[in-house]
Amino acid sequence: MHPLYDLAQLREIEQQHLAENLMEKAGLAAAGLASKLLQSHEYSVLVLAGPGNNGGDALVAARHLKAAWHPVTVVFTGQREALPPDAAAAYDAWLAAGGELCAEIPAHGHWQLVIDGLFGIGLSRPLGSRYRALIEQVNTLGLPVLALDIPSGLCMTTGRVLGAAIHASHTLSFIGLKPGLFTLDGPDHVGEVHLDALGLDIQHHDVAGVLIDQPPALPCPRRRNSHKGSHGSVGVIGGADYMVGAAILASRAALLLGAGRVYCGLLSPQPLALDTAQAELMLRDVASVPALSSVLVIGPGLGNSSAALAMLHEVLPQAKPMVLDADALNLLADHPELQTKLRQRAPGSTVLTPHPGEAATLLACSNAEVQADRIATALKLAHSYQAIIVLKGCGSIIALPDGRWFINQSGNPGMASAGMGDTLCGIIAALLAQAMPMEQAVLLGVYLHGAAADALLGRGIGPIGLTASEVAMSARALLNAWVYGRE
Ligand SMILES: NC(=O)C1=CN([C@@H]2O[C@H](COP(=O)(O)OP(=O)(O)OC[C@H]3O[C@@H](n4cnc5c(N)ncnc54)[C@H](OP(=O)(O)O)[C@@H]3O)[C@@H](O)[C@H]2O)[C@@H](O)CC1
Ligand SMILES: Nc1ncnc2c1ncn2[C@@H]1O[C@H](COP(=O)(O)OP(=O)(O)O)[C@@H](O)[C@H]1O
Ligand SMILES: [K+]
Repeated sequence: MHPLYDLAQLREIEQQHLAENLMEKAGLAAAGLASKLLQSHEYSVLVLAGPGNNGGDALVAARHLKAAWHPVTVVFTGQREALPPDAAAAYDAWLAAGGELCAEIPAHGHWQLVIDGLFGIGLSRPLGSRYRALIEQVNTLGLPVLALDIPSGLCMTTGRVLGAAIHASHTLSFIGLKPGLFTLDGPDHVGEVHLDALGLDIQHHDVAGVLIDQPPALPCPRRRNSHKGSHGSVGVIGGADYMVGAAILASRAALLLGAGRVYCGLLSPQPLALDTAQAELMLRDVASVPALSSVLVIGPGLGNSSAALAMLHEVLPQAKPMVLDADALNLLADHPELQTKLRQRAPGSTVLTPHPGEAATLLACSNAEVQADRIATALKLAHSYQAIIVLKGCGSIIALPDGRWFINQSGNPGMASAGMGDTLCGIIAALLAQAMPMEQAVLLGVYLHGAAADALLGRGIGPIGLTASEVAMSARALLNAWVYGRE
């Protein structure tokens, strides 16, 4: 787990350490990583230095690389007189070391690496045409790119591309990690992320959020003397006509992730009597499922019929832990009286797992508005409904009603296929049924879901054609490996 910092916090940390010449440290660290990537000192480097301190970092790195005998071309896009003091000093030191500056990328250069120091955390608005063209030009060079602090053009807060953004092969982030590296378009631009704290000890400083990049708290190993009643019972309610699979997938995932019993209540008027591929599932009359279950999932394939609405009205006042997904969220958006019932539930007893479209429906805004600031959206929903929110997608956001938030780093685009969300519900519900507290179950469930897909990728399965059923099987293997320390 790594702390994530917002802009105000990073600015405050910078202010507290103004006298420590952090730019020299940042530039030296960048040159060190660049040297490793270059291997031979004969290899040449193209350095892009922008109008602010990010450009200053780049100029310091250029000086060190030149001193190590690398041929270095520097493209500088700012103006000496407008540079902040440290960057101006770096500019002067570069010239004093015999370095030269170009206004554009030379047409016939040959480089083995690009260092991107155009913009860091100071990018404050969408890039204009000149910078967009420069960035596109770099992206088409087809060279490895080391981005300083954050790939230029990427918003450090939201992971949005502000006009155009550098596609880095490596990002060396300074002081602390930024949320924009890990959600929305961040992961497509950052490459391999490295962190250099520049020698600062900022452990005592407030953090904005947390990156989940390893398994969070795990359940305890099972007692030898346990029985199916010891591991809870998950009830899944959904599966209206033509959407039966969604509820089955959630139910199967709950079973594979260790729920003692799984009851599946299908709203379809012609419900299955048996899941032949998973005969352990107990398919029951939907009305009987809530009373049989210690944890409920409601939503996968639920539809928006009056029966679906009535079920939601019935279950929301029940005290058991609950996962609301898919159509349950759409019904919630349409029915204020359901929202009231949701808000009356005990704190920490509900998780909502919207994808961006469902979040937009809940907030009566557009998908683009949700994605423009995923963290703010998730926090808004968590506060409004007093529930844990999982805003799914690349870099899922987990937001808590008390204002804390997390970004999940696991997962891959193989998961962009129907059924994955249903599997996630089942995984979280199974962990809840096995007595994990809500917050832990959600964090572990979301990380495990993505890590299971990553493990499949590691074995050559996907991303093309990865299925939710495979992810559930893989999650079972992974959870057992983590809890029982197996390879
Ligand atoms: N300070 C420290 O202690 C340390 C800082 N460090 C490094 O500094 C970086 C932050 O530096 P920074 O604050 O100078 O911002 P930076 O990212 O270089 O950009 C600002 C410049 O860009 C401009 N600009 C913005 N948007 C634009 C646009 N769309 N289109 C065009 N121009 C635009 C903006 O101009 P203005 O908005 O004023 O017009 C200004 O000139 C940080 O990421 C890290 O790398 C490290 O050395 C560690 C210690
Ligand atoms: N590109 C991606 N990177 C990481 N995770 C992804 C990606 N695309 C989808 N996922 C994950 O897969 C799941 C998809 O859920 P959802 O959109 O509800 O699909 P459905 O319910 O149709 O299966 C979510 O957990 C989401 O975070
Ligand atoms: K940069």
